[in-house]
Amino acid sequence: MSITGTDFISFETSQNMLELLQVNNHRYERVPLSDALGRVLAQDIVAEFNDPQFPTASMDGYAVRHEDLQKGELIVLGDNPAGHDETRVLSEGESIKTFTGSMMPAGSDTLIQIENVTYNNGKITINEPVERANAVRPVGEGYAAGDVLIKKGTKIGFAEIGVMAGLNQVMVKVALRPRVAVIATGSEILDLGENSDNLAQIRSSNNYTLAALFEQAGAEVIQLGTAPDDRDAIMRTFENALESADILVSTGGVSVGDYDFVKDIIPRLGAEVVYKGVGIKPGRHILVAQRANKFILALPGFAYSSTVTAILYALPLIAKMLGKKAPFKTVAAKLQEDFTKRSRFTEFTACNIVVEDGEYFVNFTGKKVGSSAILTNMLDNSALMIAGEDDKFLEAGTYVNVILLESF
Ligand SMILES: Nc1nc2c(c(=O)[nH]1)N[C@H]1C(S)=C(S)[C@@H](COP(=O)(O)OP(=O)(O)OC[C@H]3O[C@@H](n4cnc5c(N)ncnc54)[C@H](O)[C@@H]3O)O[C@H]1N2
Ligand code: MOO
Repeated sequence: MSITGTDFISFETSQNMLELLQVNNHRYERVPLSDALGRVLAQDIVAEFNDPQFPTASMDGYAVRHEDLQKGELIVLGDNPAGHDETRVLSEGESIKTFTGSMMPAGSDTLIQIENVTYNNGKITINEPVERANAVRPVGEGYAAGDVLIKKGTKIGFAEIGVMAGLNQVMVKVALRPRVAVIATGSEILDLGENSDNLAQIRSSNNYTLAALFEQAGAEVIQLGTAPDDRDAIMRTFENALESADILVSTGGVSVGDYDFVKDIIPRLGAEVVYKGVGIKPGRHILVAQRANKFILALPGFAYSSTVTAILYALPLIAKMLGKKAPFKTVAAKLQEDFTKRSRFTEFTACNIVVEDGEYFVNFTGKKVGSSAILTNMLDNSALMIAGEDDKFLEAGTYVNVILLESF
């Protein structure tokens, strides 16, 4: 594999190779349900009982035997409030006042709601009959004992929390968050709040963009800030970071400049280069390396390039470590305007996604064409349009693949 940056493997090959990497993905911890939001399940959630466990009233009214409704009048035996362990058994001509959420008494099969009867002196008169089984939730209406309700690998959201609470899942087995160390390299970059002493210095956005991205994707981030282009200092920082991190992500210093040291340091760390250089725009200088079960992703310095390559290469590793099926969602969408590809590579272009009548559409309104430095193109819920290596001019109306970025 070339280290010169002139030979590039295809995007597809790079993704397949990434997919084949063996990662640590069996690490888990148990957390209280209230701390589980946003974590990834490391167990299937299986119902241990039926929901509901007994026929349950879904309205306030009277539990009756359906065939008795034609009698026109029924005796009321008493009340059966929600939570009451009802043991009375209905006989012919009897009813029990039963409330929403109450267990239906044995012998009853139908709930006639209050609005359909008149109560008088221990009896109800049926003003408007109802169908058999009216307002009764049958056993197992929601789920049956043994049903797998939530699969291992699912990211826990509000619905998962609610369903697990319903199952009395006090502690939840979740995947350990992969630890991802982030460092931005470059002598021209200034960390947040750092004083500037000349106009050639620029503020570092990469380490913050990537930290936010990885946190959103479920990782625990170790923020290492910025480091100047000093070979030995970078080497020491990388070595330290690899002690605790599962993935080390750096930006800058991977192209061909005299001060682009990152690519030289990787072999000296005893890491094996999986690949260096992929036929993608932006990000063609990306370097992926492995040392035992740890990974190093050296991403280009440009703000847009580092963000796109982090999405394409770091998120799949994080997802694999978490046991998640996919790192992001890709959809087919129709171009609303013509698109001209600018390179011979697979291109990733920030775009807007519009949903109309259930179909996804893509346009580039407000997006600037320029260098790989333009991070503002990713604002406003941007998505990433993929134009394949063989694509050139894509006419409006063409279907393209788009990576959605609003949730991971
Ligand atoms: N002669 C060549 N020059 C360049 C090539 C090439 O093939 N031959 N490739 C270009 C491409 S493509 C890219 S991408 C960049 C990648 O270079 P590096 O990864 O070495 O990145 P730097 O040179 O350090 O920085 C590039 C650019 O990004 C700015 N930057 C750096 N770090 C940050 C940060 N943390 N936050 C925001 N912006 C950052 C930096 O100031 C530079 O403007 O190389 C091209 N050159
Ligand atoms: O490889 Mo660079 O990220 O296109 O500007």
